[in-house]
Amino acid sequence: MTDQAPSGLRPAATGSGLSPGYMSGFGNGFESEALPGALPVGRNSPQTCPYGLYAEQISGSPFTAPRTTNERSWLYRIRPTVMHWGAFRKVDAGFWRTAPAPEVELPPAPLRWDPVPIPAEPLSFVEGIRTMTTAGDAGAQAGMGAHLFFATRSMQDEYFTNADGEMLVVPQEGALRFRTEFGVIEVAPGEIVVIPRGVKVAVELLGGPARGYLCENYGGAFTLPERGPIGANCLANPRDFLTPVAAYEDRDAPGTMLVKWGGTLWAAEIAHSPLDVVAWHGNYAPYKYDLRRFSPVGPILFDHADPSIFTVLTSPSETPGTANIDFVIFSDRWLVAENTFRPPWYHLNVMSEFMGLVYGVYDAKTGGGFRPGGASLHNTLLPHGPDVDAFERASTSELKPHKLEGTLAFMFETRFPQKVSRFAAETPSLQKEYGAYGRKLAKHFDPNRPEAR
Ligand SMILES: O=C(O)Cc1cc(O)ccc1O
Ligand SMILES: [Fe+2]
Repeated sequence: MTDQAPSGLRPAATGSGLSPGYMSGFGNGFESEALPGALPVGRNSPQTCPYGLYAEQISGSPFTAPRTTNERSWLYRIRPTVMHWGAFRKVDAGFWRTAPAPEVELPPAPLRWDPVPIPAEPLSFVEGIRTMTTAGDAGAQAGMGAHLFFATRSMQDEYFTNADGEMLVVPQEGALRFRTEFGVIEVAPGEIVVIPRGVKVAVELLGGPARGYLCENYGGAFTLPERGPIGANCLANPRDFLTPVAAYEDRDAPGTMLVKWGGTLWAAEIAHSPLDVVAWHGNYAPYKYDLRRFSPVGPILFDHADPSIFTVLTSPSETPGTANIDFVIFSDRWLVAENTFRPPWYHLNVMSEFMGLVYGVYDAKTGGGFRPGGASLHNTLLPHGPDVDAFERASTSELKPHKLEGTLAFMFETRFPQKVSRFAAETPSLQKEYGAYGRKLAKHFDPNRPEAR
């Protein structure tokens, strides 16, 4: 095996903390080569490629998509993907479900789960997927799956690609290395990694077992939201997105190629690593992002703004302003609004909200039930808001500037109603009492006291 350290077109290390293994920017036309001269100059398809490589294009959008959404990359690889494509047999997808998957019917109540413990059994990243909800229809390229993942072993001579969706991975415990066709990405809790659909990966543990969340995006690729009047800066800044430099494996060894396609999982025996891309260029590539680089913008005088101000990435639908998915975070920030109920208001949302907590306390749920590694679902138009503890605190506390610190919650918000999986409905982690939290709120109304309480 001659695993090559990344070399070639390395960006200069800068004061931004950019590691030499990554290139900075969002949706750039990147180029990177792990051997000098491996990238053909000025053309994509020379008659023969340097070093005897094969040229291959991967298209993330129709060829004819407008420039702003056109995504493709050119890969110069030891073997084209057709050589890594064997005789596939269907394999058990475990607890991984794909929309449409109407497995159970539940009353229209909010749902919440304690953290599901990391299983003791050996589980690869693929084997350890536990679908919580599905929404839309993967075949129609609309909607999403919200999953938990557990990894207790590294993938060894096993490779995976997902044709059904782009994968946004939110680690909550344990660090992971994603060896991808485009290069190597390492992530730890507080960071995310996005793997475009059709990109091959092998996922390794970088220490102990790992747990986290996975948003499988069946629709339009995640992109940065418009900033509108916010202007050219803040929220997620493009320079903080990191795409790996080219790194290849020239490894002849028996292995397994796993493909998720059409909601089912397929395996083929192969004889070499498919992570054999020596050079590539294009704008369709995996990336990571440190969520602590997000610069939140919010109300600096009064009121609580809609959570869309905290959108890190959005998967657009064909309807303007109606996201297939918004990936929204609730991270460290100052609360300064005067005469304001500062936590989220009570609300009903036509978009459905799947939430998770990486660390800390979420300000709408201070009563203790929303724990790191746990999850909640506030489905289409289901009423929800602060628990009684959060309401009472926020209604009575002195409104000094207050910093929320050491906290990272997130939301996968989709225009589609979410169907709960059988796993999510039957796990002992489901909190049986959560549906009634609203009934613990007190009635404060007094027709004889017009002043605010
Ligand atoms: O329901 C939630 O906790 C998420 C959320 C947060 C917020 O600040 C405003 C609306 C909203 O849905
Ligand atoms: Fe909400």
